[in-house]
Amino acid sequence: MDYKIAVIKGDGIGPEVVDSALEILDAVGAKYGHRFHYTEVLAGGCAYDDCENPLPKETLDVCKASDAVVLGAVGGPKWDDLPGEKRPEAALLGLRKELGLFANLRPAILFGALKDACPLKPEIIKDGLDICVVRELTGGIYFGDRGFKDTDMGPAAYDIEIYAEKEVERIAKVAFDMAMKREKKVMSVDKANILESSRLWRKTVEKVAKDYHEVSLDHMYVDNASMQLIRDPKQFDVIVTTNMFGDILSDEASMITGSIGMLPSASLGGDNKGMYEPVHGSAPDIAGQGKANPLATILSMAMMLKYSFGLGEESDCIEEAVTKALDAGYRTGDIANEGEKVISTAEMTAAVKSYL
Ligand SMILES: NC(=O)C1=CN([C@@H]2O[C@H](COP(=O)(O)OP(=O)(O)OC[C@H]3O[C@@H](n4cnc5c(N)ncnc54)[C@H](O)[C@@H]3O)[C@@H](O)[C@H]2O)C=CC1
Ligand SMILES: CC(C)CC(=O)C(=O)O
Ligand SMILES: [Mg+2]
Repeated sequence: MDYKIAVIKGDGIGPEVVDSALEILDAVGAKYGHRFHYTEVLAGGCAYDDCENPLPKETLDVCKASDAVVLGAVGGPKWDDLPGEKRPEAALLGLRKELGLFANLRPAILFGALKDACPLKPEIIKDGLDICVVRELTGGIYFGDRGFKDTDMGPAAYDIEIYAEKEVERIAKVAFDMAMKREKKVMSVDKANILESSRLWRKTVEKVAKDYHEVSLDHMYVDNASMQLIRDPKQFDVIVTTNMFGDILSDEASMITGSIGMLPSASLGGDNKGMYEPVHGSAPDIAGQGKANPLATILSMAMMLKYSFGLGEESDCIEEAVTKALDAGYRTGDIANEGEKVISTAEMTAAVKSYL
């Protein structure tokens, strides 16, 4: 089969990890007889540098006309002083909104070979960890009204958290459907002891739960959830939460898998088109040095093959190759323990490729 993929490499380590991921994708294509046709387009800081617009219309048009989108990461200190709508991060939010990608799946899986890279006590992780954060992606405080006003404490700025019932309903359904294929446990994370939007969130998730009798539903405040993720992560199966809480909790969850360089993601909407990107950002501190761990982006390709193209075997093939490379001891700096040999982005890519 032929597949059209829009490629947005972005900024910082984005181009490095995307190049790795496409190398793996091409190798999988060659093995199974698929052809992936890439159209590279600009978004983020590099797009701003090119045309003073972090999300050019051509980029959106190409993404809409493709079967799926691959994105590295956007942003960096070079663009930090730009006004909000010109910042690279605005391009990312624009893409998610325009493509209707309201559900962000962020699986946090501890690979057996990385138990030593996990900072948790061995008895907590002895049977592994497998959590899926289902993050609402096109609503909440990242998309609410924002601005500036004068107050009696001087000039002020505000960002509003707002959720409509239908937005909560549709993300809750994604979480319950996901739980049906897993341990049938959903933990909804909110701040309903304070926020009105969280009380609506909780009530709506309860309502959706009525259609899923086999799934157990619990609620947790976000402050407690962030503590419980470290204390006892095994209690979680599917976590469903808001845009901002999901952003924060998934970075935290990444650390119990060894590194943020390990966490892939799929952003999905109503149709099969999806956007696939690592959970991490553009990591300006290591950009251009061949130090980036490409596994999060490579594993995002496995998610793309499964969710957008329905290619289960090909997807498993990538996950198995990553497992084998880790089992064989290949480590980028972020997942290496003291004394372990550290390899480059390109060497890790070659290692995964050799096991496909
Ligand atoms: N999806 C996206 O495009 C995202 C973009 N950002 C942007 O990225 C820029 C940097 O943000 P930070 O807060 O520093 O977060 P970050 O995720 O880029 O980096 C945090 C830390 O993790 C390390 N790290 C990240 N990915 C890694 C990888 N693949 N391998 C090894 N180490 C890795 C970095 O070196 C850094 O020390 C900012 O401009 C931010 O807005 C942040 C998060 C997501
Ligand atoms: C740069 C942000 C808008 C995005 C982010 O941190 C994320 O989606 O994980
Ligand atoms: Mg984030």
